[in-house]
Amino acid sequence: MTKKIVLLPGDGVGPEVVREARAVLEQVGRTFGHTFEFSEHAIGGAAIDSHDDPLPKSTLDACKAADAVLLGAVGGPKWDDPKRKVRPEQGLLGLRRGLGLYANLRPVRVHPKLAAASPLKADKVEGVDILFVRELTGGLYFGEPRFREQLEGKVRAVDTLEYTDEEVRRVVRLAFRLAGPRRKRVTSVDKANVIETSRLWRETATEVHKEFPDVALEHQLVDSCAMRLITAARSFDVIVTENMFGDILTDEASVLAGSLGLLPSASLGDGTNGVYEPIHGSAPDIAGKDIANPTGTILSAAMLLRHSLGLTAEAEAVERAVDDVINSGARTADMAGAGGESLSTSAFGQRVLGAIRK
Ligand SMILES: NC(=O)C1=CN([C@@H]2O[C@H](COP(=O)(O)OP(=O)(O)OC[C@H]3O[C@@H](n4cnc5c(N)ncnc54)[C@H](O)[C@@H]3O)[C@@H](O)[C@H]2O)C=CC1
Ligand SMILES: CC(C)CC(=O)C(=O)O
Ligand SMILES: [Mg+2]
Repeated sequence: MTKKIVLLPGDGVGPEVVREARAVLEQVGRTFGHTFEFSEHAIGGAAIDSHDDPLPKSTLDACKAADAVLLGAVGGPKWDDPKRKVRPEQGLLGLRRGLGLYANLRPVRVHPKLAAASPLKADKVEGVDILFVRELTGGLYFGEPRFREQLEGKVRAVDTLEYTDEEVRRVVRLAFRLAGPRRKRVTSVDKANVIETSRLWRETATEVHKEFPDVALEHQLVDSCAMRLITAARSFDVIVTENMFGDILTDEASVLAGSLGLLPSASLGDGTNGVYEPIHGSAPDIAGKDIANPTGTILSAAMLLRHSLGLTAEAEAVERAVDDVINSGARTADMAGAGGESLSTSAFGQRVLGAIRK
């Protein structure tokens, strides 16, 4: 059966890395005998330019009608003026909300051949295998009210941090489920010593834990978690946390893996549809140079095959191909610390494509 995949290349390096992931998916289709129907739509800054809207209705409608969505990244200096009413990032937030994608899965694994790409000592990063489950449609990025005002001669800005117990429950429950077939250990990260929403988060996680007696639960404050990620990352299995903490901790965790460009993600809700995207942004500093690492996006395509299309063998074929290519010594510039042969984005993508086997 034909599967509909919407591509949202977005801004900066987004189109460069999505191009490679699409080529890999096409190769999977040829190798395994599937038909994937691709359609490309505008989001972010590109959509502000073309539609005056970071998430045009036509884009959201296409994503709703698709089996899965593969996204590059949004944002960049062109749209960064703080006085702008509309920003590229609103397109991505609107898409996550619009599709009800409340959980963002961000696996962080250290490839043995890339341990030296990390600025951390090899003994701190070897063997790391963490699954972050980040809440994605609540918290500070969505809370209302948010505004700026003049108050007694000062400028005052307000954001709102808000969670309901139900929002916490569903994402924590997913984290426990995902921990079952892994090492059965969930670390719930919060700032319960200071923040009310975190106290609700901790209480709710403790309550949900009763449904999963064979999985261990520990609570950790976000500040010491940030430190433990550097000093003892192997001690983590599944980490579940709220939207902004998860956003920040996963960029930090990418340093363990060796590069932000390596890490994939899956944004999931209750159905099978999902948005798959690398965890990095639009990387304006390297955009247009054919040097971005497409691995995070290619591995996101593997997650798409597994979670939205139910194609496990195909997902494994992509992951194996990436492994083989890295084992062969192929690198992009950001992985140079691990030695090997430095390739362009497109040359690296071609190597992965060539390594897809049934
Ligand atoms: N999901 C998304 O679309 C996200 C968008 N952004 C947006 O991206 C723009 C730039 O944000 P930054 O803070 O610079 O974060 P960024 O993630 O774009 O870049 C941070 C650093 O990582 C490097 N990097 C990122 N992706 C890479 C790749 N594939 N290969 C090699 N190196 C890579 C960049 O060159 C840069 O040095 C902003 O407009 C921001 O709002 C940021 C994060 C997520
Ligand atoms: C809205 C995005 C720019 C937030 C982000 O950095 C991310 O989801 O990784
Ligand atoms: Mg981020």
